[in-house]
Amino acid sequence: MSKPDSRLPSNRDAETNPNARAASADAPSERVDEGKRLDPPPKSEAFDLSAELSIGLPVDTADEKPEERSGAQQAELFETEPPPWELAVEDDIAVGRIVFSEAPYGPYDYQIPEEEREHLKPGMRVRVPLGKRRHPMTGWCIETRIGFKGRRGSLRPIVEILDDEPLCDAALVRLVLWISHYYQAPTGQVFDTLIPSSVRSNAGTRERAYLTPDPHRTDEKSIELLPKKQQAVFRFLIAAARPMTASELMVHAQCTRGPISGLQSKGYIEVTRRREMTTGTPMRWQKNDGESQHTHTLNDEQTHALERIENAIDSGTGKTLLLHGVTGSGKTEVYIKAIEYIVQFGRSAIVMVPEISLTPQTRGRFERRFDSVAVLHSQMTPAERHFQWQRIRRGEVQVVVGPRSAVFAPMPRLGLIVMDEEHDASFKQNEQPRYHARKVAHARAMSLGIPLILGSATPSMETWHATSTGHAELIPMHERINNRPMPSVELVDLRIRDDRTRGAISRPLHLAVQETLRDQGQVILLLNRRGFATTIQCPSCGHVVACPDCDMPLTHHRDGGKACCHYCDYTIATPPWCPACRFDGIRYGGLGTQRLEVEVKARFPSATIARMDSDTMKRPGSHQRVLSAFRNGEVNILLGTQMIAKGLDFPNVLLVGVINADSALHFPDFRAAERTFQLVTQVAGRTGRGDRGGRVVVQTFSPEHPAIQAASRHDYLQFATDEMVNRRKFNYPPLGSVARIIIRGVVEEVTEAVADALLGRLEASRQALGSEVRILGPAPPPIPKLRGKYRFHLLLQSTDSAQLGETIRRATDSFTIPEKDDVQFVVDIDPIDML
Ligand SMILES: Nc1ncnc2c1ncn2[C@@H]1O[C@H](COP(=O)(O)OP(=O)(O)OP(=O)(O)O)[C@@H](O)[C@H]1O
Ligand SMILES: [Zn+2]
Repeated sequence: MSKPDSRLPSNRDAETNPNARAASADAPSERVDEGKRLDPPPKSEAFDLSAELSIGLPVDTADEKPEERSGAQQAELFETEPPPWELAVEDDIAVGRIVFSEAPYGPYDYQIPEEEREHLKPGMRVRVPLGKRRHPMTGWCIETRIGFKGRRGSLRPIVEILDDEPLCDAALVRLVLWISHYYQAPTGQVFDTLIPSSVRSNAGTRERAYLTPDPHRTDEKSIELLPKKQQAVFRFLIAAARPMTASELMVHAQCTRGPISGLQSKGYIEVTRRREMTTGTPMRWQKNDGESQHTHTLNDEQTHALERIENAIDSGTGKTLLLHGVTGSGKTEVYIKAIEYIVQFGRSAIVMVPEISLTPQTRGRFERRFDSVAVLHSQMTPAERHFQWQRIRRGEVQVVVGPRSAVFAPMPRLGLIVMDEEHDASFKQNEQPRYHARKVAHARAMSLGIPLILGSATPSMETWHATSTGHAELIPMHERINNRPMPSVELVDLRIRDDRTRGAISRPLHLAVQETLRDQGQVILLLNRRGFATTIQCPSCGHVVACPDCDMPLTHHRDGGKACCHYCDYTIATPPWCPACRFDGIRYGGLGTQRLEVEVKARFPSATIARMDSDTMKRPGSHQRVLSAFRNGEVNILLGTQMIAKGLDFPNVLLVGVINADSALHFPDFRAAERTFQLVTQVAGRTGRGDRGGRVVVQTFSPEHPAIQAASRHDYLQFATDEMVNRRKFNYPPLGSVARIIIRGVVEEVTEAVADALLGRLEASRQALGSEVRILGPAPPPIPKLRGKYRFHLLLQSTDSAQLGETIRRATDSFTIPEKDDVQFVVDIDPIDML
């Protein structure tokens, strides 16, 4: 039985990457399935790696023409006992199991050439023939073994081994297999995610050829056989007593290339090739964020937290600890002390933070306290990335600080993983493989028997729940440093006329800003929408200017007079009149940060204002510049999107204003309340961090909402208790598991038909497995059209994540979509993005 593979990587990636390559023509449209099914994975939530990784993967052999094999031949290949005279040799064949990052993904078995038996290890790349392809394909080795239960000669050989050493050690290979299984992503793609492309392409290096004399020809007799010039050069190389490049030799021996080539061709000179870095040490980031260097004496709560962490480290077992400390309780100092503890024993740590460029402070704190820190961030060049990766792998780095991908840092003696602001949505990757770094970190920590510390003032419901089921240990820190009080929060009800003014800033907030500026304090204003106006609408005919590819309203940006789609970046000049009825007086409605900036400037003309959103922060280092200006007091009012809510620690911020706390509250997403609570609590936490106290003004249309109420009292426990009740009603995470399947296509009806077909398969799979899985949909998601493609989604829910995963795996494994339909689907396990 053979069938087209509808899950080409490019199709799946296109969901988030518009530049993803179209389905490649040379990818065979058929894949052989020998009918082996995966064993059901274990039910444990708690990453039993050994169990989950022992699953049998479907394996195929790289036959001459895999696409053309019939079911009968297939059966013959696997089921017929080999003739007895072959039994003796079969055990002797070394086999490597190889996966690819493009369809067909494998795994396929290949024969390892005799002389490479000792060399090939899992985690290395190889080049192998595949199907009818003219050139060998690059793949990843996931397993080697002796013995092959097939006919001798039926395995094709590995053509070339690309790496001298594995790019990831055995533990990381196991992690790759686990990710691939749990997130239902091709193993080859997971390898490509784990090993940066800069490493795979040896960015910033070059191969150099070094010349040494052949030791058997250095005697006088041999030398005298050479022409005069060659003799001179050869004697020079012998005298140098070190390997030299040809150009070096040419300079030092004052010769041309001729004699060197002559010596080479006669075999007098041996050539060895070495790969070397071309770049020097990449520059470190500037550290001018004005923070002092000193370490702190821990207070009682911090000391206690550190003791608990040290105990976990000493226990030598995998353990998750939730450091739940209110904003400003000094969590970073605890992480640092814990890392100092393990560094003594020559071990190293990974610290994950939301996006390092947003938190230059955090980076600075680590760089100052450790000799050797590697900071990974999105603005690194490929050469820098490669350089850091090599340092990390050689064990030269004590601490890696970086975003979610830092979870893969190849530390040889990893002793601790820390995830700061563990509730942050950026820890989930929005493209294949759609992994959550928290879950991956957990898997890695458990398999190494080391602690994972999750830190947050507003832990995710998942982590909070884990503390009540015994999967995580709770370490609370209730007090701010120096017993500073939490800032008082005032809710402004925007429904009340008196408080409303013409613009975005209510009377109470206006007065608060005025007072703060008078007292020489600084102000943070949060508005979680960029652009100037969020709708462009004709007051005459009602027409809304929308994106032709996504159907979403365009946002007007005042700089350059552009109207942009925030989903796909489609941009046009903002139309001066209505494109539908030509009415001359189109209106800009809705509020974005640009419009807020204009209003704030008009209201407080003497204040210096800086805006921080993804439009103003495009250039590398711009965060750092704005934040240092703010720290130095050159900026009085900092306004921006949620990027100003994260981790900033400025003692002179006396006021935080939230322009619209409801912006995320009414999203069709079961996490809407959680997000709102987190955002308001986090931004509120940016004030009251110095001796002069602080206050918060929160504008909202729903002041009675439990999430906003709880945030206004800094009451996480109340919020979590209320929210858990809501989640329980529908078995939403963390009480149950959710998966989402998005189906996208150019023709709406065809796309829907595919979604229906997939539903049928899911139902059949559920029945066959007897699994308790609720299936919702297919229905159009909140964004029903994206980048010109119609979208449908299916939502699956179960209290058993293993059953849920297996139901999907079984339904999608051999699901085929005819190429002419041009429909793709994406499986998202534990989705965060519900749009
Ligand atoms: N023991 C201590 N004594 C005095 N100051 C301390 C101590 N520990 C930390 N600090 C300082 O307290 C401030 C707040 O610490 P930190 O930023 O780590 O808090 P946090 O818990 O991470 O807050 P948030 O969750 O809001 O980011 C920092 O300026 C830090 O240098
Ligand atoms: Zn669009």
